Amino acid sequence: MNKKQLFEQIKFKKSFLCVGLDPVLENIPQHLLDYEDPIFEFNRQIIDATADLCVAYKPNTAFYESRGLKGWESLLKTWAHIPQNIFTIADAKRGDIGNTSAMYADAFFNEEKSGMSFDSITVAPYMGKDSVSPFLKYEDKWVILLAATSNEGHHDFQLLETPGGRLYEEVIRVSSEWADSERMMYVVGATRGSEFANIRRLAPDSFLLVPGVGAQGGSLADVCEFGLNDHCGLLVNSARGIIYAGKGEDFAEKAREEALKLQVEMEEILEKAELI
Ligand SMILES: O=C(O)c1cc(=O)[nH]c(=O)n1[C@@H]1O[C@H](COP(=O)(O)O)[C@@H](O)[C@H]1O
Repeated sequence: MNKKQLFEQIKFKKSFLCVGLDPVLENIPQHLLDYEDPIFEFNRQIIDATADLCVAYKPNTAFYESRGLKGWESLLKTWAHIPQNIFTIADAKRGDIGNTSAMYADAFFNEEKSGMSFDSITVAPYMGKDSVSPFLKYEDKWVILLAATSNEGHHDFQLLETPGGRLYEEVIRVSSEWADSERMMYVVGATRGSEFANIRRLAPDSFLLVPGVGAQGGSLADVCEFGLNDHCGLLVNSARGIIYAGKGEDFAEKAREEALKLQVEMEEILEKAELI
């Protein structure tokens, strides 16, 4: 999916919601354990209940890799179940020397080899250009580079002063020479509200993947105040806040209710910004 198509979907659904699919076997409703693949069944019902309210799904691969072969199978089936017109993010946070990154790119982008072809992958920028460029060889795919993350530890490196500014600012500035806003997005945590104005100065046209609303306490209003651009430019993710809204047999309905609350808020924001 390209940038124009993504914005079309945002306008059509009046939503820039990304639902995080981060299921833990111990936390899903226990009646699902009767299914052959409880994790897939959980995701399937969440997807079916929320697909008209969101424009993206983001399975974090850790939640699948941790279950070995069974987990990869659940991930594969989940990817295959997501409707074609919804943007898919493999939240795998990869990045290594070039030939290794090329294998990671195959793992998530090359359906012939791996059985999966996500629209995008999250990548760590620490190893530099040659660790990121193999992902950009797939012409219709996106790299989502970690820039200003939502976690406490972002202080350790991202805020370090360099001759070109803070380290996360350098990540955005330098990487924007590797690919333009048609191919590269940045991760900016919702908990980094005060930094959105600065980030928009550095990346005015880029889409930002914004995790951290819901369970991590980030505010959608704060994110949008400075984060919106003329094509929305935001994909706001919530995982636990949506997928664990209910614990019983009606968990998918409860998830829909939480997703709907965010979608309604997003619709108001898009209307106010005259984007729809
Ligand atoms: O790359 C990410 O998606 C990510 C970056 C970041 O800075 N913070 C962050 O929480 N995430 C991911 O976003 C999701 C947040 O989940 P919830 O806190 O449950 O909504 C998890 O999959 C995290 O791994």
